[in-house]
Amino acid sequence: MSRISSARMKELLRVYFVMGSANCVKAPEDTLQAALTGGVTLFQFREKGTGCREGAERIELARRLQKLCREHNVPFIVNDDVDLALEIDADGVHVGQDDEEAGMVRQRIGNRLLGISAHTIEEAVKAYEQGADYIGVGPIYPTRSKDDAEAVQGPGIIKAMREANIMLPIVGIGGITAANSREVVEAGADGVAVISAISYAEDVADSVRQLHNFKA
Ligand SMILES: Cc1ncc(COP(=O)(O)OP(=O)(O)O)c(N)n1
Ligand SMILES: Cc1ncsc1CCOP(=O)(O)O
Ligand SMILES: [Mg+2]
Repeated sequence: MSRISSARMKELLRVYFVMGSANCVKAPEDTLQAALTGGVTLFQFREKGTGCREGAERIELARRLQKLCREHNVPFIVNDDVDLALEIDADGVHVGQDDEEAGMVRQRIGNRLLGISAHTIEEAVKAYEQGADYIGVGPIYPTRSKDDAEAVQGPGIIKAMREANIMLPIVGIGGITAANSREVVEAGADGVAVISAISYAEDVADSVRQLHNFKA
C-alpha cells in the first residue's frame, strides 16, 4: 500500500472524532458506536487523563474500538503511542511537538497515516518535511479537554498557514462545535477534530450529523 493521497486525506478529516475513556459519559464503545452511526470520518484513540485505562486493559479497549471502526470502514488512529499502533496494526498515529520525533515515527510506521500537531507556519513546514499526511492545528477556541494546550489562536492561524502556501491537509481542533465549525473550514481547514462536542452530546449521532453541516 502506498501513502494516502492528499484528496482522500482531506475527505477523511471532515469530521474527526478524538476520544478516550476519560471523555465519555457512557461506555466508550457505546459513545463510539453512536458517533460512527452519525457519520464520523476518522477516529483517534486518545487514552489519557484522569482514570484512563492502562496496560492490558488499555490495549483491549483499543482493540474493541478498532473493531467498531473497521465495521464502519473508518480509519483508526492512535494518539502518541507508536508501539501500541504497531502492536494492533492501527491505520495511523498522531503525534505532537513534545512526542516521539515525527520523522522517526514516519520511518517506524511505513505508509500508515501520520498526523502531526502544528501551531506555527514553521512547524507546519517541518511537519511536511517529516512526512505528515495531515496537520492538526489548535486550540482554535478555548478547550476544557486538554490541560496543557498551547494558547488559543482562532481560525486566523489556519488562514495564515494557507496564505503561506501550506498545502497539507489541515484539521482544526480545540473548542469546535457545530456553531463555529463553518468559520474553521472557511479559514482553510479541510475538517474539524472534536472531543467534547461529540462525546458529551445528549444525542451523540445527531451531534456528528450537525458537525457535517459546515459545507453545503
Ligand atoms: C487531530 C489532532 N490535532 C492535535 C492534537 C494534539 O496533539 P498533542 O499536541 O500531541 O497533544 P495530545 O493530544 O497528545 O495531548 C491531537 N491529539 N489530534
Ligand atoms: C487534543 C487537543 N489538542 C488541541 S485542543 C485539544 C482538545 C480538543 O477537545 P475539545 O473538542 O473538547 O475542545
Ligand atoms: Mg501528543
